[in-house]
Amino acid sequence: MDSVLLQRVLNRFREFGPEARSRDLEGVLDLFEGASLSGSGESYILFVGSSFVQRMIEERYLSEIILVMREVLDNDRIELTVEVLPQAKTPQRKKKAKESPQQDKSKSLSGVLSMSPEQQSTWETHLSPRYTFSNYVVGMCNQFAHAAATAIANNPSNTYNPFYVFGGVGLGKTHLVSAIGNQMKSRFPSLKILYITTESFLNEMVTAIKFSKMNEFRERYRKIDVLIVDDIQFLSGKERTQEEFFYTFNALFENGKQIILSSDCMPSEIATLEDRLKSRFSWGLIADIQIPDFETKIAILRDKMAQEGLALPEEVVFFLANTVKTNIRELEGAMIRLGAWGNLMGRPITIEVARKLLSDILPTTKDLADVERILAEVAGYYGVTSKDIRSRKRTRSMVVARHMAAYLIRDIGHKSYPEIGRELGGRDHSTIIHSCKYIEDALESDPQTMSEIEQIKKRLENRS
Ligand SMILES: Nc1ncnc2c1ncn2[C@@H]1O[C@H](COP(=O)(O)OP(=O)(O)OP(=O)(O)O)[C@@H](O)[C@H]1O
Repeated sequence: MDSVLLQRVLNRFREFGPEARSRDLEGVLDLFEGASLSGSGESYILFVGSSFVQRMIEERYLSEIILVMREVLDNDRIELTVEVLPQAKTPQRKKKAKESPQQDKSKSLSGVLSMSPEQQSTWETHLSPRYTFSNYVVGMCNQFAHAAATAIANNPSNTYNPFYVFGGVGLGKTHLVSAIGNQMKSRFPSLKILYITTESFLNEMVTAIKFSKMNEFRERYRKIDVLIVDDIQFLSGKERTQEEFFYTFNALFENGKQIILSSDCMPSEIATLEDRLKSRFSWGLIADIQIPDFETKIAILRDKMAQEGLALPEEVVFFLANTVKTNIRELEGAMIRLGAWGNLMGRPITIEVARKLLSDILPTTKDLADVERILAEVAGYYGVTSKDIRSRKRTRSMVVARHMAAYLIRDIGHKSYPEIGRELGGRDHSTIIHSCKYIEDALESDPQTMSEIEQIKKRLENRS
């Protein structure tokens, strides 16, 4: 067993993995307690303590751990599987036959590039089959995006091209764009559809450069009929990848191929994205996904419980929908955690039990008060409302108030970037970093900003 390697991987994962995906770091690292790593060369096995932990890691973190291991070992071919330690195996849950979204996200073209021609003859979409329109719950928050998505799925490249869908963390962007791909795949089986995350696109490109396979890389992308790129905001600051993506985009667009992009913000809000890409991303249709309302969250929970074969009492379902404010992935994670506890302990799940088990994600009253107070004060100062700050609206006063709220929640509330992102309507941590930087820059160049901060802080002090 290689405990030194596991420690190195976890240390790197600590810096790179969950923070980058805006997840609760300590909760994630707990999963690896007692884990051990075995293997050599390019093939490793991570042994964990239970099938529940195995499934959580497989579904949520495997792709990131593989990326970290590849980086730590400087080998792009490293493969990792997760298994339950033989003595810890329990018959609680069968391993899912389907692939998880995270596994799909990790699939890489470098693997494809290195395949033999016979292996390449079957087109790999890298789509997760579990994301379909049939299990996508539609509410006010995503009605428009869903309608556009189904129109595109039924009539690719003739409807809206590119299709750009954006929304906060964990609000269903991957699900929706994958559902388009899956529907196209079943309606038009001959289409060459490719789903890829921006991170994977970057990794493929780096691998292709490293092994002098850029021609194959380009050739492969030019053959695609439908290109789905997830998390396109990660192009931010990656000049070489932006350039390559620009040529790919143009080649496909000019040949009438469908391009579908997802992001956590509008094209114009992606920091350091070249203008020519910003404008291209805005050529077709842009649709946003908003935070789900209470009823939509209930409907999603009921749907997921049916899929997972879980039964939670109605009041616990309501409690979950009330407690988890924005992120649907978190909502789902909380539901699975409660369901697993019920299965393992064979005891009923009450609200009290739920409160205890989910204490790490429940906001304390003090937290809420602090953030709400800061938001209310900032909103009042700039003549907008807290709701405006959390919304996607972009009038000048709302944008300034949003930047200032992010800065002060960090400065006074000592929250992390991902936490602030969650508080401010489910925004990605990179957007919050950008907001804080905006105020920090203004502090250096404009004395007015300092005076505004002082006035808002004074008002806060006066009220407490
Ligand atoms: N409307 C919905 N109906 C059913 N499930 C949903 C819906 N929206 C989100 N989900 C579920 O929530 C989870 C997170 O969704 P997804 O990964 O698509 O979010 P995302 O917006 O792409 O997240 P990220 O910002 O981290 O990339 C998935 O399991 C997905 O199935």
